[in-house]
Amino acid sequence: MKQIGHPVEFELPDCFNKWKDTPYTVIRRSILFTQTEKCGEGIVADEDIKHGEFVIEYVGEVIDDKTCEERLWNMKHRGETNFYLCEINRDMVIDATYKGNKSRYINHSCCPNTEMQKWIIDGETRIGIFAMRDIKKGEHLTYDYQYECLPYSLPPLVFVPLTFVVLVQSNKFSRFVQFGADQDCHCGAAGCRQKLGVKPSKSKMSSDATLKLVACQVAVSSPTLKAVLFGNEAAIETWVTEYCSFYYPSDETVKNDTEIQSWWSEVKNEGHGDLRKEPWWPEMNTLADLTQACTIIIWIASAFHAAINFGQYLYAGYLSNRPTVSRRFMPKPGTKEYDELENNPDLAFLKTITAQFQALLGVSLIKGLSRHATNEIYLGQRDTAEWTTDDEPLAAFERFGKKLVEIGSRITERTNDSKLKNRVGPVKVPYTLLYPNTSDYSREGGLIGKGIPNNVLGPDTVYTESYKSHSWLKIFSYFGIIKRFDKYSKKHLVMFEDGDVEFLDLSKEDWELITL
Ligand SMILES: C[S@@+](CC[C@H](N)C(=O)[O-])C[C@H]1O[C@@H](n2cnc3c(N)ncnc32)[C@H](O)[C@@H]1O
Ligand SMILES: [Fe+2]
Repeated sequence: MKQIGHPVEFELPDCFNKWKDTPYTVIRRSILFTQTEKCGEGIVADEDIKHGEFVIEYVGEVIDDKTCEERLWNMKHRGETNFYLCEINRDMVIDATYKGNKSRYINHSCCPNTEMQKWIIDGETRIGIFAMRDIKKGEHLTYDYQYECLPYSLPPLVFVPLTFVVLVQSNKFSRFVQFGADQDCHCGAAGCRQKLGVKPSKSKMSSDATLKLVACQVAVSSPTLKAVLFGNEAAIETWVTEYCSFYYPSDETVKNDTEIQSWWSEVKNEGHGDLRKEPWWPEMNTLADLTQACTIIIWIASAFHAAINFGQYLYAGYLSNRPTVSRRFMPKPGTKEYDELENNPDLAFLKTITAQFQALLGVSLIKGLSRHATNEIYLGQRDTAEWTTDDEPLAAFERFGKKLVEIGSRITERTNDSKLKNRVGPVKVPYTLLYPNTSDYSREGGLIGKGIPNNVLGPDTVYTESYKSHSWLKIFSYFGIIKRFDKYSKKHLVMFEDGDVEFLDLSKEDWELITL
């Protein structure tokens, strides 16, 4: 008879029964049990596994939160120290204590070589374990028990044995639960967080993995975005590639460019100092590295920002549609809130309505954030015609502008297409957020709800009263450089020679502009 803690392999919970004979058991990688020094039993790879490959599915009984809590208490009373419960969303836990497969023996590491990915397959949530890097035969397999994984929207090849319908799910988490977050971690990784229950401080996804994920998710629902990002119409990527290859004709020129190298080192070591030792950082050794990094940065600072920022007021500015304090749970019997609901339901209801001041604050904030600057420079535009005199980049930039105008026309066409019911149906919400607005030089600004500005800050914050950022100033007897202008406080951020940084109201200071 099997003992508790040594479940029957491949005994699948009911919801997975129909997958029992599917090829996923065949395609999974070969893995073996092993005894570890400090973490009990563990799993090692029995063959080389490539980055991104599916290793095994995390299976077990699917139980709800209440059962999970009861089981945890029982295990605590029995003095168990090994826990096998993976919470996949608010009321769904996969418990591999009594039924499961080898995946239950995979230990935690703060610097893991596999990760859990959440998939919605034919309406069922399932957890796959995938290699995060190349793994050699004999290596211990580990994943981060506290990793909050984003659900995946597009299937990686190895995990698509059947006609899967994969849906995008909201940003829910999945993580390991166990009793006492203070169990010591013996993973031995350089950046070990010391306790099994401690969450990583930041998302562990690289910016390019995040980008791809977000891009894939949005592209599924937005053919327009797909047009901007992928295929021969990857406008930003094409422009960046043409521009960079003019100034950096070979990989060597990128590798030997001290400015690029020190910029990349700053991005990695200072900008993301906490993640600088992560294995996924791209090197900056080739032209392809450079164009990839620049494409991602430009995409995030321009189109991605536009798509999520400028529609906030239009979509969420009317607080009755998005009341800020209404998100309260139904009170549980026996609580003060429940008594109130029973005795004075009107008052309980009124308490969910956003107060005047809070509503005003919310609307003002959203309105401020959603405004386009009056001197906004859109993607594909330049503030001055003299930005370069080099013919090839000028021609490439023109092609980029034309492509953006074409994309704009397609967005308008789709908005007017009566066959597309979400655009012209009863609600009539034309999609304009990714309309690049490249041909618009009216400098209209305000809550126009369309247009992809060149950068996140906008020219209002970068320039002021013709003093460009990076102008040198002499303030009293100190020298400083303008870093930027904050349009709300009307103050300039000035960095002094000794590295001190201060927001100053220049109308109140004694200063002179230094021309270099
Ligand atoms: C899913 S099980 C992993 C298999 C387990 N080692 C076994 O022998 O059954 C999770 C349990 O393994 C132990 N464990 C896993 N990773 C560990 C780590 N990095 N440090 C200490 N204990 C760990 C903890 O007791 C945890 O509750
Ligand atoms: Fe650790």
